[in-house]
Amino acid sequence: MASHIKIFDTTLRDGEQSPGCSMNLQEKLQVAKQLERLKVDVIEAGFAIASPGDFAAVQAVAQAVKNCRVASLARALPEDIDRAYEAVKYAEAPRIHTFIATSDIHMKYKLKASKEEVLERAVSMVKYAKKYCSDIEFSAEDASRSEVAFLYEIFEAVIKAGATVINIPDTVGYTTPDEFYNLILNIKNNVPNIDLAEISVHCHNDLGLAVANTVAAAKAGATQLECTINGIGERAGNAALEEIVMALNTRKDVYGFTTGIETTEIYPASRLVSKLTGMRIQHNKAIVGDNAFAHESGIHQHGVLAHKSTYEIMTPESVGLTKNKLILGKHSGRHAFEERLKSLGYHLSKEELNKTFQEFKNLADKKKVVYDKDLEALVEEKSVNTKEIYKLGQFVINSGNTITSTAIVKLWNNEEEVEKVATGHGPVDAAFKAIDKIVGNGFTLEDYALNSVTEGEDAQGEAVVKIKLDEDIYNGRGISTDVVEASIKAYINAINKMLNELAWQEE
Ligand SMILES: CC(=O)SCCNC(=O)CCNC(=O)[C@H](O)C(C)(C)COP(=O)(O)OP(=O)(O)OC[C@H]1O[C@@H](n2cnc3c(N)ncnc32)[C@H](O)[C@@H]1OP(=O)(O)O
Ligand SMILES: CC(C)C(=O)C(=O)O
Ligand SMILES: [Mg+2]
Repeated sequence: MASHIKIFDTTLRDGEQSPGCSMNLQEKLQVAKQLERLKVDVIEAGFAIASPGDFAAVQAVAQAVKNCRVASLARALPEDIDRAYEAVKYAEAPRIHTFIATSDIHMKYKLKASKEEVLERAVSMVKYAKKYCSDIEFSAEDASRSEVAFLYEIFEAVIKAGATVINIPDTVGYTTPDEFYNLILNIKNNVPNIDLAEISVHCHNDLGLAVANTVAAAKAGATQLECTINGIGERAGNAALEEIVMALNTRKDVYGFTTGIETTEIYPASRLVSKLTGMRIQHNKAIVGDNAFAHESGIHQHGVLAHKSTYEIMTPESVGLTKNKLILGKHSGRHAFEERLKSLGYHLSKEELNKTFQEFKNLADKKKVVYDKDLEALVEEKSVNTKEIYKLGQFVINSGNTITSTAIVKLWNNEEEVEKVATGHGPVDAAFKAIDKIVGNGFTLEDYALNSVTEGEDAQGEAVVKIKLDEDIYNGRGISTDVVEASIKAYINAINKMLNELAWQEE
């Protein structure tokens, strides 16, 4: 009989540690609800002590999610554990995830602590956490570069102290599949009380081996696999959930494992995380890249036409990629619109649906056919609950290759209309400078990217803007058939998110 593997998703914690991938509370809730639809076993919702915003997000996810375990990360410190429990205690199934580094390098240079001190802290903090919560995960950070005998000792001790899950991270993405397989097998065979805990692994992708190492560990006996949507995470990222799950699914003959994942929710989850973090998916990315199921060359096309199995090892439908059956355009109604959104993984409230339907009609007036990607862009732009403190009124731009660009931008701020003029290097720069004059600055533009959402002369442009205030990054998105308008909308969207967050912090 196939044995069961649990999927622990850390998109909202380790994924969010990717530079520029911060999400606000509403965005994290959206991701958490999608992870619930995906049926992951555990959602690591954040690192509660990291900031008031992280704390609030972990708490909100714990309250909103009903069918998954919800974890918060905590260092091996009482104040971290207090904060973690305070945030996850509302969950149906709360977990405290505490960690401490066990490698000589980390103990010597980072923690400045001896092995004995680290062992003592690990045990006492697991006992401390156990007073709050029955489900305690303990991670030996940098395990793959730790002395193996020390790992046996610390895992035995924390299990004795009450840890229910022991996690073996390859924190710096250093290990290889054979080596990691042996490490997991050795831990299984040399930690006397190992049967009292679940074995988990957590791999990073610095050498591009995160997924290979993770599935090797599963083969050796790990039953919880930690991963993120699209593989986002610290540095080169974490093991990608979609790749692990589809590898186990497609090669059941080799691995013999099942997961509880609803694979048809993979594609919507991937799009959602990409949109909310502004982290684009490379076209040839396995499972969820634009080309993952595309066949370009004649011999392949011929083969696929004869029988899909010639060049497809899994179906696009199995990961939630559906072919358009109904063409959406300006004559379409609410039913077809809602149906298509559901098939893309968007479950909107009535109010959100009505608002988005109006936007869809406006767009359909400008475009002959509204494609799925247009819809995704539209929903992502509209559905995140950011109060529109500033709204675009009008803009006029005078630009050319022999003149300095000048922009006149009018924004609505509540009932008041404010207009400013600025010059800049090109129309977008001029418009952003005019907006800066209205809003006041203090923040800087960190990144700006423009992509075409669909093809053709009526394609929509999607602008993604990242602005930075102190250490915080805010992503904004805007779409329009006019790229300058898309850029202005994205800039205003990022500013609104920043102002929403500041207002929330003041409350
Ligand atoms: C491998 C990983 O992914 S670990 C998770 C990494 N994620 C993050 O760090 C994101 C969130 N982090 C933060 O917001 C901040 O780092 C905080 C709030 C946790 C701590 O901030 P600060 O108190 O300013 O400390 P700072 O980050 O500069 O340094 C880390 C401190 O924690 C200590 N520390 C690191 N790991 C652990 C641990 N597992 N258990 C106990 N202490 C630890 C370090 O030794 C250092 O201690 P020191 O201040 O006594 O020298
Ligand atoms: C906190 C731990 C699990 C981690 O993220 C790592 O070691 O990579
Ligand atoms: Mg990690």
